[in-house]
Amino acid sequence: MAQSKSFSGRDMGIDLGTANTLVYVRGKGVVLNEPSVVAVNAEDGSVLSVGFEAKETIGRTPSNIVAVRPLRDGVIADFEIAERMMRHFIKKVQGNRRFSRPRVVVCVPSGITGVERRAVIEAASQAGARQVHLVEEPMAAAIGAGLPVSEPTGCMVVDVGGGTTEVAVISLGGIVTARSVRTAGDAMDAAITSYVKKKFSLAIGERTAEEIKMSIGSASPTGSWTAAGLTALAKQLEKNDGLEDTGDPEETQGLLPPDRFTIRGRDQVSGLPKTLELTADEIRHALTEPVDAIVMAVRQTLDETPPELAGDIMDRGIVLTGGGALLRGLDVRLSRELDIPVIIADEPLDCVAVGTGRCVEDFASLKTVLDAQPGRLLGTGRL
Ligand SMILES: Nc1ncnc2c1ncn2[C@@H]1O[C@H](COP(=O)(O)OP(=O)(O)OP(=O)(O)O)[C@@H](O)[C@H]1O
Repeated sequence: MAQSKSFSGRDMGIDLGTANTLVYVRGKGVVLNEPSVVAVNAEDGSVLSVGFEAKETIGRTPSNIVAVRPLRDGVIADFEIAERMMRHFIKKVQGNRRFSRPRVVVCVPSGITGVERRAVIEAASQAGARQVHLVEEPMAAAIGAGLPVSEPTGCMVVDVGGGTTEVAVISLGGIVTARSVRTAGDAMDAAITSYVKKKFSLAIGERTAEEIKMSIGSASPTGSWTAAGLTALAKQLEKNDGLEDTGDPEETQGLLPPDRFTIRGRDQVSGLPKTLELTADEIRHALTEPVDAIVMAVRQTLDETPPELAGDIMDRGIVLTGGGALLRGLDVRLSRELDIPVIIADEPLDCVAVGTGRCVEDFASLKTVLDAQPGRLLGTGRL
């Protein structure tokens, strides 16, 4: 994972995600990748920490400190905090050497409204940008995944992020059909929390739900692990003492995925701490609703795709990007239900940031993909 480094005042691309914010600096690549979380002092509104440091505080803060996620469902939910978070990240990548205000390309979900677009532009300007351009998330994801977006053939990208799943068919540098649904990684975490609460009367935090999803969550019993998925898993299990990470990638790859996960939470009846073991089968069952919603969004977008482009997609396959692409078996499930090959992009978590970065690097040639106005979006909202 890229660490933050200083650079000398240059243009940048920002993947302002619900879960993570990535900053790409022209000529440098992805230089910052941190959780989109801000810890705020509730009494005076001052920002105490941002990113990794703030994420650590989620669920553990004293009452006067609130951990805020300024983006929800892929859009800015708390404008002021989003602006301060962006300002912090821009400053962090600039280090002490500050030059002219940078030109910034910000990636936004394809389903956001005009008001939301203006809010992003305003927040980036307030955060120090000289000029702000927007690129739609599926377009950035497709560029970052290396798809030939400018060619006259159809390609389909499905970006499963934290707040939104973006499905788009792209040809000749434009989005032909697209769908943005507010069901993605966060909805999966919420489905796990609600299952554990209903079935075992156990209250768990959002970080625990995410760990369960990454460790034993799946969309199909026959899904295999990707290298990135295994690395994420090893990290999580190391934290949970379920696996000793030796640091040897081959050893990690040779591991059989676990099918059980032990959690601790608060019993809602007795109010006391309780420990229990969850199985992969029950978590797959718990994830049925969000996974079905994602499959449905892809199916509906395919149904609306012009036949020639649909033919191209049948040949080339669908490309999965975003952190949700690492949910074990999502590729298998989509491929089985739609009868189309599904490929997980290399480094799916970085595709949107890398694609946004390409727009910064090749500003002149990719200018046409920027600042597209919504108009051909098929549907938005929660399915
Ligand atoms: N190994 C994994 N298995 C399942 N889900 C994962 C895995 N790794 C990351 N995720 C999920 O991916 C999501 C984050 O993905 P990503 O960083 O692409 O989203 P984002 O860009 O922040 O969100 P959005 O695009 O909605 O604004 C989180 O919900 C996270 O839990």
